[in-house]
Order: sequence, then structure tokens, then C-alpha cells
Amino acid sequence: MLVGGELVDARGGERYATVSPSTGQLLAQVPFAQKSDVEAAVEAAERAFPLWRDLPLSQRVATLRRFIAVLEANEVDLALLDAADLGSPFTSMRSDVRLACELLDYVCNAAGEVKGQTLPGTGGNWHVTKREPYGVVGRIIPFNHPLMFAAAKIGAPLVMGNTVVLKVPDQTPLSSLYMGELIRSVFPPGVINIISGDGRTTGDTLVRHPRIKRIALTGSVETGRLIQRAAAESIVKHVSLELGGKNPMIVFADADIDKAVEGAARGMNFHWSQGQSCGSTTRLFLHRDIHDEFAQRLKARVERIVIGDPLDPATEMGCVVSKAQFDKSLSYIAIGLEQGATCLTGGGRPTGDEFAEGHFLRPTIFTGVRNDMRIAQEEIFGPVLSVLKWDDEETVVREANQVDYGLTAAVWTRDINKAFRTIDRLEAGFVWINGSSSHYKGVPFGGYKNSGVDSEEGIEELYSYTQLKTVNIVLG
Ligand SMILES: NC(=O)c1ccc[n+]([C@@H]2O[C@H](COP(=O)([O-])OP(=O)(O)OC[C@H]3O[C@@H](n4cnc5c(N)ncnc54)[C@H](O)[C@@H]3O)[C@@H](O)[C@H]2O)c1
Ligand SMILES: O=S(=O)(O)c1ccc(CO)cc1
Repeated sequence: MLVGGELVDARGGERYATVSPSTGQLLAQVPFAQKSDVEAAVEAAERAFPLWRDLPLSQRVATLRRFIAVLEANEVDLALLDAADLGSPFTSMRSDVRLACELLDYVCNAAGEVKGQTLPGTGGNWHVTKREPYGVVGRIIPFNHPLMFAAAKIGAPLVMGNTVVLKVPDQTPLSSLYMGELIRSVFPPGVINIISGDGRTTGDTLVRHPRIKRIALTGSVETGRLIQRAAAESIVKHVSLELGGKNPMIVFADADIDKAVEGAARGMNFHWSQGQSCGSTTRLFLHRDIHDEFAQRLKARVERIVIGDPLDPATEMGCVVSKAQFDKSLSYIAIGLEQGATCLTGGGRPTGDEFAEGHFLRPTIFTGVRNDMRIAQEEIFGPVLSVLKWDDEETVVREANQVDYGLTAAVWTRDINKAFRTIDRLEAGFVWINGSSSHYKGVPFGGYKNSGVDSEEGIEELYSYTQLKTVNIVLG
């Protein structure tokens, strides 16, 4: 782990194993941070804060640019670690490193735009606002894009003058820990501290720390709720949450079917993450007139996806991260069948000896899904797509909204009026018209309803790592 500029183990020597999801082999024993280790990381971040805060913005940006250069120079090694630890394809993990660099580049460019205001004077006085960092920020990330989240999600708090304690994902810690080694000399000691461990001890200690006012989680709804409660039991905190989704993609009969079929396959992120993406469009609403043809074309499309060894550059889809995630997908496949849906393709492990040991699953499509079925309501976080048939606009919008989540949504039509009418009524924070899956540089991403609080990736994220101070200059 990286604490106060030093590479350290847990003080008591506690470690846990991380295992390859594609072969079952032990990859490494990594430090398991206990309460005293979290305390040490927070103290190191506190010590580093005044100097880092007082650096001119241009110097903080220059430091982040050196960080980007280190990531770029180590793209292959970082991507290999993620492919081995997570099971996603090496080529996708290389693009994750590049995405992290792009997101960091945006943060560097946008930082100068985070400004205070001058307000109309009262009685000759001046009133100005300024933005100040919080101090130590606790940043907690999930398993599905390990390096990308570890690198990109520390950019905004750091550039705004905070120091950070980053808690890396339990299942996929290797690339984040290696990143700690690589950036040890880039940042002054204690500005960025990187700790590994679990949620219950390591994450919870960080969340409850009485001198951390600002906590940010990317993770599940369940963890988001636990964190809101734990934070509130400690002190009053600013908690931002990027959580799960059960995202609808609505295809009208007039849509460009070729593009929409590709959009549905890409929207599931079979290629990028085996469906383990919060923004995946996992509920596909097909208009009755195109339903059968569309479903058949989508089946043919996903059956062409090359499943294989995550380390092989030719692989398009790897395996899911753990036995728990594998079993969860299989149990939802069983539930889908039990509740009367039809498995159009997939439904289990691919055949072949090379798939016997790993957590490999075929892309799975269910048709005949009703909105009240569990596979239409609950986040599976695996390669399982639910297809629902629709007739009238009002019903499809109602059903699209009839879930507890509200992260992304997609609408496919050639009619701009239909498109806007529909997106205006969809309860989701990030909506595509004739698109899916993509994030765009500088464009905010965040959820409605149980999918989160606040947004990231746009200027609002930078503001969210500052607190507002109003200064009254009394002249009268
Ligand atoms: N909205 C987004 O941008 C986004 C992006 C990726 C993943 N996700 C969501 O993340 C989930 C999958 O990732 P996961 O399984 O790693 O999520 P998770 O919620 O189980 O874990 C996320 C992180 O929280 C930590 N954690 C767990 N319990 C904690 C606690 N009580 N206190 C403090 N920290 C705790 C974990 O150790 C881990 O580092 C899915 O629900 C997915 O939708 C959301
Ligand atoms: O794959 S997802 O989890 O949906 C995801 C979330 C955020 C970003 C960029 O920050 C990329 C992918």
C-alpha cells in the first residue's frame, strides 16, 4: 500500500489472497488494512494537506500531468494486471488506462473554471465567494474498472487541493497497488494514499473517520446506503454516490435497426466488462412490430463475440470477476426460467476445456420477460439481458421507470419528437438518443433515484470537492 509516500504492509501483517478468475490460480497476497492502517493513512493525508492546498493550481495541474505520463508509459503492464485480476479482455483494459488519462486530462483543463463569485454589494459592502478544498477525502471504488477508477476518480479531489485516501476494490486490488508504486515519486508524500482491504473493516473505518468530511463511493446501492448511515453516525458529511442501474433501452419501430442491434450489444458491455457495468442497458424494450426480427439479429450478433483468455489480445469477452458473481448470474438465469422467460441464447458456461476452470459465461438473452419478473427488476451485474415487448408509448415509459434505479436510459428512433418526448419522461440521469454505453469527456454522469447522489466526469464533480466560503468586505 502507499501511505505517506512509503510502500507499506498492514502493520499487523494481515493479508488476503487475490485469485485469477480465469484460471483459479493464486495471483498474490495483498495487504489487508485494519483500523490502525486506515488511521495512519488519514494522518499522512492530513500532514500533507496544508502544503498541497497552498501550491498554485498550475503546480497541482503539472503534478497531475506527470501522473498521466506515468500511466501512459505503463499502459501495457497496468492493463495486464487488470486482465489477470478482473477477467476483462486485455484490449479493453488498455482502453481503460487511456480513458483514465482522458478523464484526468479533462480535470486538468477544467480546474481553472472552478471559481467563486462577486455578489451585488449591500450598502457599499462587497460580498465574494471562494472555493476551498475539504481537506482529506475518502475515495472508495468497485471492482469492475480497477485501474480506470483508481486513477480517474482521484483527479478531481486532488486538483481542487484535497489530499486523498483511496480504498481499492477487494477483488481487484493489483493495478491500483502497482499504480501506488509507480506514482510514489510523482506526488509529495501523503498527498495520495492507497490502501487495500475489505468493506466492513477498511472501508467502514474510512467512512466513519471523524476528520474526513468528504466521502465518495462508486459501488452498489446496498453499500451506498450503509455508507450514508455510517457517515451520519460519525459526523455530518458530504457523501456522493455513483451506484447501480437496471437501465432501459427503448427501441421504436422506426429506429435504424442495424445500428440499434449494435447499440443493444454494445449497451450490455459484453465486450468491455462481461456485462459488469453499472451503465449497461440490461432491459431492452422492443416495439412489437420489430421485436422478432430484432431479437434474432441480436442473438446472431452476440453469438459472434469471441470469448477467451482475458490475456489474449484477440479476446473480445473474458470471464466475470469471481465465483460469487458467476453464481449470481447463474441464479438469475435459473430465476428467469422459473418465472417463465425464454432463454434465446447463452444461459451458462461456454463449452470447451479452456473454459472449465474460469468464471466464463456466454452472453445471455432472455425474451418473453415481463416487467415484474426479477430479471427485469434487479441488477444482475453479469452478461444477462432481458428483452420486453411493447405496444404503446405510455406503457413503455411507465415500465421503463418502474424500477428503483435511475442511472442510464437509451431511446432509439428516427423521429426527434418521439425521442425528446420520451427522454423528458424517463427517470434517469444519463440518457442516450440513438446511442448506448459511451461516456464523453467533460459530460456529467450520475444517477436519479437509488442510482446515486451528485454526478461525476463533468465540472460539477470538481465543485463537489470544494466547500463554499463567503467573504463579506465591510466598507460602509
Ligand atoms: N454508477 C457508477 O458509476 C458505477 C460504476 C461502477 C460500478 N457501480 C456499481 O458497483 C457495484 C459493483 O461493484 P462492487 O461489487 O465492487 O460494489 P460494492 O458496493 O460491493 O463495493 C464497492 C466498494 O465499496 C467497499 N465497501 C463495501 N462495503 C462497505 C462499507 N460498509 N463501508 C465502506 N466501504 C464499503 C468495497 O470494499 C468496495 O471497495 C454495482 O452495483 C455497480 O452498478 C456503479
Ligand atoms: O462501466 S461502468 O461501470 O458503467 C462505467 C462507469 C464510469 C465510467 C467512466 O468514469 C466508465 C464506465
